[in-house]
Amino acid sequence: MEREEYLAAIKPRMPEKRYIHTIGVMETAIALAKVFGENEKNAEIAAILHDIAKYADIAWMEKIVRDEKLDHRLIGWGSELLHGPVGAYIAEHEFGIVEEDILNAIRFHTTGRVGMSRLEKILFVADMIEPNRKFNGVERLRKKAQKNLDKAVSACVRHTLAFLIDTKQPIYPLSIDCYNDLMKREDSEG
Ligand SMILES: Nc1ncnc2c1ncn2[C@@H]1O[C@H](COP(=O)(O)OP(=O)(O)O)[C@@H](O)[C@H]1O
Repeated sequence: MEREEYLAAIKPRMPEKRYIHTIGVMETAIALAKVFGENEKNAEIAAILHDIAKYADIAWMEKIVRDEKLDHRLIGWGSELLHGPVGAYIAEHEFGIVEEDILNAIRFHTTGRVGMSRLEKILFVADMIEPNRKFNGVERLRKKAQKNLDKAVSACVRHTLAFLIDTKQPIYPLSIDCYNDLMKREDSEG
């Protein structure tokens, strides 16, 4: 499928604001793919589809988690945490995406995980720094992303965890595992 077909397919499934965010993620992911030598088409597809499940019915998404034997801990977390894994399911079953790397990028774009691929890192960072995002510190993350993808991932994970703690929200453990792994690596690199 071409870019315009993907965009036409996702547009009716989300509010205008989310669609504009998606375009921003797509442009940012392609730009990062150019900088870091990743496949641009894969970055484009992963970005366009990353929020495809954001507004899907929660009960339906939880059924997918049970039927597909996805991480059972996802049950009860709501769309924020379900839409990545279920988005990957939709990308595979409805859009016929077979590249595991694209599916994983969609699957883990909210939480990150231990051992992310370059494409996963690109989508994870692009989702946080796309031009429509406005929060304290986003400019610093944008600058980092131009220089060092791993450092940008680390800064994004730390930003999200700090935000969740500050706002007294529970933390789904995949991000903690991701954080621990990143910090151990940074420590051993000095
Ligand atoms: N490990 C986690 N536990 C709980 N909430 C999380 C976790 N990681 C991210 N979130 C929250 O999930 C929400 C959705 O994140 P994300 O998918 O990146 O955004 P968007 O869907 O807007 O692209 C954000 O509010 C973020 O803070």
